[in-house]
Amino acid sequence: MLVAACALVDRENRILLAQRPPDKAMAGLWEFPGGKFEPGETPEQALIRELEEELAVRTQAACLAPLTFASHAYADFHLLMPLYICRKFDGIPVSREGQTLKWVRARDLRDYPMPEADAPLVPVLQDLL
Ligand SMILES: Nc1nc2c([nH]c(=O)n2[C@H]2C[C@H](O)[C@@H](COP(=O)(O)OP(=O)(O)OP(=O)(O)O)O2)c(=O)[nH]1
Repeated sequence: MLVAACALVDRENRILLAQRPPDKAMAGLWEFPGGKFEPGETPEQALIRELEEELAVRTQAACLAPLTFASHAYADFHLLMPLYICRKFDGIPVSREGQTLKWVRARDLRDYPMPEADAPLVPVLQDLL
């Protein structure tokens, strides 16, 4: 499974996390906004679409910098997930799909349980921010 994800970073260097809703797999865990690619989409196009759909945030490919990626074998699928970082975006993120949103400091990321695949991403963000 290919998923594009994004660390949206605000002016205070906080990262936006979204809590997965109760009706989905990995319910209650905190994730980076993003989602699966649709056929024919580039990762950047998928992310720009997902940020608009999920958060009403608008950005562009030039504002999405590749940061790192996750490669993780879940019991029923393998996840390959590029993680971008984005500091330049329009709009204040709002929850359009019922997810709880939270701006979190890099040093506090460990307080928010995340999907297993995300564990190696946390130190990368902590080193950067
Ligand atoms: N967006 C996002 N997905 C993640 C992260 N970590 C992680 O393991 N995932 C997994 C959870 C899902 O299996 C998949 C993301 O798929 P998705 O958001 O498009 O779809 P979903 O499972 O929420 O459900 P659906 O839209 O297909 O109904 O990637 C993360 O940090 N951000």
